[in-house]
Order: sequence, then C-alpha cells, then structure tokens
Amino acid sequence: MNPNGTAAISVRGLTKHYDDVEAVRGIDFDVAPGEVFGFLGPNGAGKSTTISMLCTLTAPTAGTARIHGCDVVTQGSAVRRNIGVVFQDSTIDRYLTGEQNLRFQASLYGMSKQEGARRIKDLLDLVGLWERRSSLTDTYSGGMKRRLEIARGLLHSPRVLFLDEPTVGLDPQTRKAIWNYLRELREAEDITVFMTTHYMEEAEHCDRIAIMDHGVVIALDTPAALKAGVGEDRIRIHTGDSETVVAALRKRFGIEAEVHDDVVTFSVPDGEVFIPQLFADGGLPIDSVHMARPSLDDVFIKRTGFSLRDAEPPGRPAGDARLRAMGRR
Ligand SMILES: Nc1ncnc2c1ncn2[C@@H]1O[C@H](COP(=O)(O)OP(=O)(O)OP(=O)(O)O)[C@@H](O)[C@H]1O
Repeated sequence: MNPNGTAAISVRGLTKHYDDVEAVRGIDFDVAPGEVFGFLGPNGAGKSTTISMLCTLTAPTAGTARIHGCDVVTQGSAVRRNIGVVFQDSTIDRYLTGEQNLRFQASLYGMSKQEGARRIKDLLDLVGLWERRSSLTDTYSGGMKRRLEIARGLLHSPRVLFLDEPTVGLDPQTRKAIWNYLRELREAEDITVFMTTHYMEEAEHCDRIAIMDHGVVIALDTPAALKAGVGEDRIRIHTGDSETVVAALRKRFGIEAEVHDDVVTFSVPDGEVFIPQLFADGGLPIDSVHMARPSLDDVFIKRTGFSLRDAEPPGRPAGDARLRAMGRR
C-alpha cells in the first residue's frame, strides 16, 4: 500500500457467474503499488475471468474491484487509462516494423508525434529492441514479439500492467529473458504487475502469489511463506552404514531419522543451514546427501488434495481462447 493507503488493485467479494457456472466465487485481495503479483492456478480455475473483470472486459456478477481507487464498473475509462494489458497471443501487425506498430498505437492514444517518438525510443530501449526497430515484426522471434507487446502495453504509461500468461509458448531461455525485462521494467517504470500463470516456476518470481482453484483463492502469500507453511525441508542421506549415521543424528541433533535400504531420511526446518553442520565435524560415513524443499505444487496438493500438474487438461484451454478473443476487439 502507498502512504495514503490506496492499493494498486483492491478486490472485494468479486464474483462472476455464467449461467450456472460459478467461474469466480467471491474473491478478496489487495495488490500494493509496485508489487509483482501472480495468479497461479490450473486451467478453468477462474484466472482469465478475474483478469478480464479487472481490465473492464467482463462485468462482475457481484462484488467490487478497484484499480488505484477507480471502480472497474462505474469508472471504466479511468481504469483503462491506468492499465496496460498484454494478451497471450500476438496482436501486433506482422506487416509493420516494431517502431511502426508502436507509432500506430501512440496515434490511437492521441499522443503528439514528439511525445510518441520519445516514449517509443525509451520503451524500445527498455525491452532491447531499439536496434531492431526497423525490421518487420514478421522477422521477430517469439520472445521479441512478446517484448514488443509489453512495450506496447506500456506506451501510455499505465500504473498497472496486466499480463496473461506472459511467457507461455516460449523456450526456457526466452522465458528467463522476459523475466529479466519485467524486473527492469518494474524499476524503470514504477509500475505494478499483475500476471496469470499456470507455471509454478514462473510464480516463484512474483513478490506474492494468489493460488486459485474452482473460482476461489485458496492461498495468498509470498512464495517462501507459502512453501514454509507446507512443511520442512526433507533430507535424504545415502550411506553404507546407516546405524552410525542414525546414531550420530540422534546424539548431535536430537533427530529421529527413518531408514530404508541404506537411505536415511528426516526433516529439518532449514536444510541449507543444516547440511554444513552435518559435515562440520567430519567422520560420518556419508556417500551423498539430497535435499528437497517444498514446492508450490506441494502447497497446491496440501490445499486441494491433488497436484497442479495433474490438474492441467491436455491441449489449449477454452478460457485462454476467450481472453485472446477479447484482446483482439
Ligand atoms: N463466457 C463464458 N461462458 C461460460 N462459461 C465460462 C465463460 N468464461 C469462463 N467460463 C467458465 O468459467 C470457469 C473459469 O474459467 P477461466 O477461463 O476464468 O479459468 P482460467 O483459470 O483462466 O483457466 P484458463 O487458463 O483455462 O482460461 C471455467 O469453468 C470456464 O469454463
């Protein structure tokens, strides 16, 4: 929250029904200015419906949502001035250059030629496309196109940037690069980022995450706090002499370990701190040590009883197609 207490995004009892489908069932959350906030959940959880209500593309059935104090229903144009939206599918014109695409958008916003040119230069620099500004976007890679989309979403200097699955379909290296740009962007533009994702690895980059399932927010916190709430780090020691290891663990750390097939397992609150202590005195007959930290999937399993990975139906989801279609309007 900023000093005068206004959240960048404030949602209360937000609900959306499509006939008898309860897509979003009365959710509440606040996003502070400058936060990178992630909405994580399986297909059909209600992420797209939520983002489209926040972007004024879908009217809520009940509840309220405000962007920097402006109501998404009664102050739609003020909300739209405050937000930039980047959809999953490319909506850039492939027969124009990167710069021409942005110039076209700047004219739609009614920006003067001078103002537009200055902003376009800054943004193309920010997303690393200035050198390629005169190339047709048809020649851009998937990652370059996504970066251009992000630059376009930022053209009118929005205070909140909404990204729907910003890295879907990109290779891991390009996904990483997009994340670096998003981080730089947050510094350079003083902006709040709200994104949906079904990649757990991606959600790890967010300051806070809301995990959504069946239209409700089932958990909301920092990635570290969510994982810490699930359980301790699990340590597995491979040894040829489990008796000695178990006795040493009991004597030195008061730990009661389990043994199966010469593998000694136990839990500790912080494995990274514990493992150096384990080796501090030396002399233990250890072949290898493996540590497993709780993952966001463990958080999901704990709350729902099933894995986020299992919740993914094969193929492209219907919801994505709907939001993409809305973006093209
Ligand atoms: N226009 C619509 N008409 C009827 N049902 C809809 C409509 N839009 C969404 N739904 C339903 O609402 C529920 C939530 O869908 P939503 O697209 O918001 O989920 P999601 O988490 O974004 O998943 P996805 O990644 O598949 O889009 C689903 O059961 C979906 O079928």
